[in-house]
Amino acid sequence: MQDIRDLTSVLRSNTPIVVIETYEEHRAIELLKKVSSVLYQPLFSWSITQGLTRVDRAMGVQKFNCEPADILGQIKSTDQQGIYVLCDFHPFVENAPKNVRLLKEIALEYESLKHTLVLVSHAFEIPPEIKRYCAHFRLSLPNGAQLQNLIYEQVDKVRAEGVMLDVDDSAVLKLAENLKGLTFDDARRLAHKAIVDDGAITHSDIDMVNKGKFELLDMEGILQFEYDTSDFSQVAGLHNLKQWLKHRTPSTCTQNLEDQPKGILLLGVQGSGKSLAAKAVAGMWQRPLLRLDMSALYNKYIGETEKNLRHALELADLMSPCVLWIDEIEKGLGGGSSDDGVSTRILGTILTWMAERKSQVFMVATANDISALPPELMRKGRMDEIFFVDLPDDEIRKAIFLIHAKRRGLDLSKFNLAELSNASQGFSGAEIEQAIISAIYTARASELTLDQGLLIDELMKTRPLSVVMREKLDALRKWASGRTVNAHK
Ligand SMILES: Nc1ncnc2c1ncn2[C@@H]1O[C@H](COP(=O)(O)OP(=O)(O)OP(=O)(O)O)[C@@H](O)[C@H]1O
Repeated sequence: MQDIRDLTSVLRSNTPIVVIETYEEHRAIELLKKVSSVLYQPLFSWSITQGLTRVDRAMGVQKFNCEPADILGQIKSTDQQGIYVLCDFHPFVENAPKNVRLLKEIALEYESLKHTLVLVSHAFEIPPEIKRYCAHFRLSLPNGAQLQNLIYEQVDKVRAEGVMLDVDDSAVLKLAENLKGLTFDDARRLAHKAIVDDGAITHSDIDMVNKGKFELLDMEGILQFEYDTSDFSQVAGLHNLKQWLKHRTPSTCTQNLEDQPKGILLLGVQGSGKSLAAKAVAGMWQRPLLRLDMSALYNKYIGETEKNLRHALELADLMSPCVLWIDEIEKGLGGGSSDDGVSTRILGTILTWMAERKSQVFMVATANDISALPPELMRKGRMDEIFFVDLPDDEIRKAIFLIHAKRRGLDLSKFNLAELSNASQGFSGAEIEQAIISAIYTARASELTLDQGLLIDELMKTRPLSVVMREKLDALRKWASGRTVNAHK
């Protein structure tokens, strides 16, 4: 109903050209039929294959010439007032000055002709010559209640075919929530798939629906859907961070969007587990994890960095509730004077989005290098908290050994953990993991059983980053002290 009212008022406002960007052409035409009857205007539709036909009532097909320039010429010269829908006309305005000129002439003569052109395409780049005569109209997306109805309609449909279905109503509610942001058609398709895949609607469908939704929405491939979230039981240390997140678990949180946790920055040396922690946040809160790689953002389409970022943030909003992990955020923001101000504008876009967003997107930004981070990002109130992930202490190193040995089927109960921990002082989690992997290979190659000695040998051979980059680490620690919260304790 709202769409009919809104589109009617756009057409009543004497706009010569209306652009509707949608994949739901059928829905757009149905909507226009209703609007044309409210306005007592005939409705015509054109496509390159069908030519021009009258669609508001059964008049028999009136075929005219299919060619784009001819059809515009005919619309311009006819005194048959009406709404003319041009489906998929977008390719015919690219490098086509004659068509653009004809569109402009129809628009310029609107007062006498009273023809409204409606351009319906999945995407339409409006040529600058006609921009000021155009209005954009967006078809509304289904709301939560409509999505629930749509899922139950699919359930009824499948049941009508004689199929027995298990339907968990709480899963339907969650599914409807996760389908938000999709069109009716896409939501219907995904709901149907969720039902027929396993003959039931349960909470196990949510993951598939999230992935499907992401694939439908992510046309540019700038964000990545991380299939591999983690569990905090696989993360040693980071006790403070875990506690902080636990207290803010969404279901126990206040429903007020303003008070929702917005985001954290994890600062620390390479391999200290920042990425692992970002994955574990998504696992802990059972939310989809989207990863924005700052360097890919710059490289993907040169010169389109800001547009890409805006697209990525819009997509994250549509995927809400979700966790948005901005990996190596400093890579996109530390450009200095050589990047024509792109990094400043990128920072502005991120800060504006952070301040204005209404969606439940929790941002986890990770960074190794504070010298490249702009002070505006670190200012109090921007992030909910800035955590410093230092190298693991004695106890945490022991826990890291246990986690990574267990993951590879190794039993360390007969090993001297204290000695292993001692020999790995100054190691990051990643370096400990790497030493375990290398020791396993060495043992296999020499047909030996992995023992304490082999593991110690491997640790001795490693020159950890804390040694190689001592000054950098000292500077990072000095900076972090007093400004950040220790993620471990
Ligand atoms: N605290 C930890 N507990 C368990 N494993 C860890 C821990 N820290 C690091 N690791 C192991 O090291 C691997 C690499 O760590 P991760 O990629 O999370 O570090 P990072 O801080 O994000 O590094 P970078 O800045 O280089 O991306 C992890 O996948 C994990 O296997």
